[in-house]
Amino acid sequence: MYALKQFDNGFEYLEVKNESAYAKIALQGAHIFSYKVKEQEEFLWLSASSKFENGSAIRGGIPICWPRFGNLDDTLPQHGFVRVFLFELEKVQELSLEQTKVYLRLQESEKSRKIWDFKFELQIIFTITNRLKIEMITTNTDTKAFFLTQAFHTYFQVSDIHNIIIEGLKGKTYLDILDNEKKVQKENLRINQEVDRVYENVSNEIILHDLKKKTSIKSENSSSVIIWNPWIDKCKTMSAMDAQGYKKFVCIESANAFDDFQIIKPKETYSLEVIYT
Ligand SMILES: O=P(O)(O)OC[C@H]1O[C@@H](O)[C@H](O)[C@@H](O)[C@@H]1O
Repeated sequence: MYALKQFDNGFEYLEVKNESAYAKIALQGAHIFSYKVKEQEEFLWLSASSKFENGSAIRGGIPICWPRFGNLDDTLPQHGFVRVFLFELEKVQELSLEQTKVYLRLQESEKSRKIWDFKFELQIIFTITNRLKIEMITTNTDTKAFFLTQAFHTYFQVSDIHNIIIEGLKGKTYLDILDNEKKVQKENLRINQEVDRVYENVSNEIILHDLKKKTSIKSENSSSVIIWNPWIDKCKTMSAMDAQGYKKFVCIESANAFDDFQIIKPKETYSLEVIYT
């Protein structure tokens, strides 16, 4: 079953229910903000103070960062512009009782060309079953090549930030955004302070351990992973963020970021994919 719904202010989202899972996907930003496998807890963290309003980005869930990750390009907003653009719901396929596929699409418009002067098509495809698969498919429909960095900025809900261990990054080099230095990850990662890092050459599986729960993160066509938690002080200053929010989430972002940028030539398509189990 699925239904297009809206909040009182007209903010639209798609609700999907099947025998395996339940999900809510906002048309703004092709932003999934709830995903729950049957008999399991909510998978995504969502800030209680996040507004569902056209024009403001949702804090939590899985923001789509496109055509930029981060703020290195001062001609574009941080994490690109599509977080606040309305996607078109192309189609929904109920493939079986347990599996639903949702296709959302954004094409260039006068509004997007004022921000970023390229013609493109961006398709976000969600496969909702007892695992969550998301594809981010970029097509260059212009006559000139463009530079692309992008990410699934996933906020995983955790029991408590002190309980988690992130496995799969040991031995990897990362850029520490907090002091702009390159470092090497010596152990599996635990978080007990502000963390903002871009790990390089990661194409292996990442596992998020939270007490007895294990979440597997597998991506295709991505070799960069961002780990982010704003911790106490930054949390207080961020928009739509609960002051105590940092305790309840970690962002593990499958990306093409920093040195893992892509050049997309005219007529070329590039597909970034992630599967959470
Ligand atoms: O507040 P935003 O734009 O959603 O960004 C949140 C964070 O996103 C992370 O991906 C970045 O590495 C951080 O530097 C940034 O603070």
